[in-house]
Amino acid sequence: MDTLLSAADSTRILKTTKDILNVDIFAAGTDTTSTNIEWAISELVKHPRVMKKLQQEVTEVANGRSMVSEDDLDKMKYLKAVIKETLRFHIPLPLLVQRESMQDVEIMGYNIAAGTRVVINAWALGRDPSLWKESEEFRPERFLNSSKDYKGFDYEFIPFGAGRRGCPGIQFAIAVNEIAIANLVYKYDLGLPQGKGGEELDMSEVTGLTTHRKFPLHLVATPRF
Ligand code: HEM
Repeated sequence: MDTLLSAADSTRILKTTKDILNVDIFAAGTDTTSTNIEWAISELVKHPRVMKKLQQEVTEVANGRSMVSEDDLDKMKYLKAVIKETLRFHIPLPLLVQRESMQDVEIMGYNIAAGTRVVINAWALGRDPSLWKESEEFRPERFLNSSKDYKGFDYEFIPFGAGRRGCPGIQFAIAVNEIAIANLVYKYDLGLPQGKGGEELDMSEVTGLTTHRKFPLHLVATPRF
């Protein structure tokens, strides 16, 4: 016999589902985004040449205004390349969400039985020297004049995953990160404390669900204007 839920139970279930969704989206959208910004700034401090080139681009586009605006971002090709290179080199979510094979398949000599859970190591794809020249170098230029994108069609570069369960927050994440990084480097010169050079910055990673810096990033921010 069908059981009808009371109005109070239905409301409670709907509220719980909404809470779970909110928590999921909050968790999926905050740690990943802040990790990407922290690694981007770390690499910029580590590579003054890249920082200088980015500051030049941002300063030129912002053209004396007090802040970089969203409308400016499309003109910042190097900024986009810096973010892509950061996502390749320091992928926030190194292992994608597990998939379950729906049927027996053979891929590149591996037999995968129906029901097997498969984990994609997107970190390894981004560092594979057979897929990327000088894969252990932070070089945003590799993404200039390249159609390679993170939207899930170039399988060597899938920081947001791919397919139906790929990240639904890509556009939001990229917009937030572009505006945050552009404004940080536009408004401040960033350097290590006690006048240390960027080459001294320890770039060790801690493995986990998201790939964080092993040591917190402590910087001195000097206003540029
Ligand atoms: C730099 C920032 C971000 C990165 C690198 C990232 C990366 C990812 C990855 C790798 C997945 C798993 C995709 C797969 O297995 O194919 C994922 C899933 C997801 N992401 Fe993001 N994400 C970011 C930001 C965001 C933001 C800002 C939101 C929401 C506002 C968000 C919401 C989600 C949700 C809800 C899922 C689960 C999708 C599903 O299971 O169908 N993410 N993300």
